[in-house]
Order: sequence, then C-alpha cells, then structure tokens
Amino acid sequence: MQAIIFDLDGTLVETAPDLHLVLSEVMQTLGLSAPPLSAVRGMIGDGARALLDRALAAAGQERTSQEIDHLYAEFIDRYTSEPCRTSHLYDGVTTALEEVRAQGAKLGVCTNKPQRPSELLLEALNISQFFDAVVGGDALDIRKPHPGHLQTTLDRMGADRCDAVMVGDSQNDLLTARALGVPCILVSFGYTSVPARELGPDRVIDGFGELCQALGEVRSSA
Ligand SMILES: O=C(O)COP(=O)(O)O
Ligand SMILES: [Mg+2]
Repeated sequence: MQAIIFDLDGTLVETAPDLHLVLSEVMQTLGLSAPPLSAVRGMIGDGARALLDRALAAAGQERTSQEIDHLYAEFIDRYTSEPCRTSHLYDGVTTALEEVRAQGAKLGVCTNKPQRPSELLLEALNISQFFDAVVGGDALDIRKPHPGHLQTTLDRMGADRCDAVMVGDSQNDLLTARALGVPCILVSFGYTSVPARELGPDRVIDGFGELCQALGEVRSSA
C-alpha cells in the first residue's frame, strides 16, 4: 500500500500571507516593519522561529536569544489563535487527496510548522480527515531536513519507507526524503529560493491535477 507524505506550507496550503500578517504584528511591537511578502515567501520552510530570526536579520536587528524567545512565544500565540485568516488550499488539493485515498494510500503530513497550528489549519480547511498522522516541527527534538522527522511520520502512519513518496516544495523536503531513500515530488509553486526544477527531485508538478500521474511514474521507475 502506498504511503504519501505531504509538506504543508507552500505545498498543500498557501500560508505565506497569514504568516506575513502575524510577523508584521509581532515586529510592530518592536516598532519595526516586516520584510515584504515576496521576501517572507523565501524565509518560510524551517519553522516559525527561523522565520522570525530571518525577518529580524533582514531588518538589521540583533536580539538576544531571550528576546527572540519572547517574540517567538508571541508569534505562536497570535498565529495559533487565528491560523486561517486568508490561508487556502492550492487548486485541486481536496480532489487529489480524495483520489489517492480512494486508491488505498495512507496519507501523512510532515511539516516544520508547529503542531497545534498545523492541526488547526488542516481542520479549518476541512482536510484533516484524510491524514493518518500529522507531525509538526515542534513535536520532536529534530525536524526536516533530519530524516527522523519523516521516519516518525511514517511510523505513526503505520507505513513503510519502501512504499513511501514525499510531496513537498523545498530543498528541506527533498533532502529529508533522499536521506531515507524515499522518492520525492516537488510542486513548482511553493516557498523555495531555488526553483523546484533546479533542485532535481524525481518529478515536479505544476498543479495537483498532475499528482496521480506523477505518483504512477515515480512508482514505476522505483
Ligand atoms: O512553517 C514553516 O517554516 C514551514 O513549514 P513546512 O515544512 O510545512 O513547509
Ligand atoms: Mg514547505
């Protein structure tokens, strides 16, 4: 039985505008402006704390780790209280999830977004029922690109890595999958400073309408 593990931000859900909004609110408490949305899109992928670090660095700010802890707590509080203001599924996500589920695949989410807002977001977008496991970036001591994050997701899904395919948007997803010998499909529309095609995954898809065919091709060349 096939196991498909999805990244969340930039793969299933367009979350950058909401992350940008919360970042702006938190930075405003310091009298600072957040970087523009276009720049923030390139800062997502290593969790909320890394986003905050990168945004502060872009604003030329050096803060103590205690100050950053405080800001991070503020960020998580605000984001968790309203994780889905404008966030939305990319076109075709629900249909594609229905299709692969109907074919008997087990599905999981392996994301560097913290656990609680990840779960709330999936519920708000009405897709949480598709997943056998969701493992957020603060659920373990490690996170992507550490392969243990993907391995734990597979374990919680009751799936084997030999049956797995990772679907993501960034180098982190590709590195994580490769480290476990899992094929990787990248979407071309997510959050990555290096375009998906240049990263060299097994397949690139430009939309979720292409997912089933790409899964078939990856499986037959495995
Ligand atoms: O929140 C982030 O920084 C990234 O999350 P992702 O792993 O779902 O892309
Ligand atoms: Mg992502």
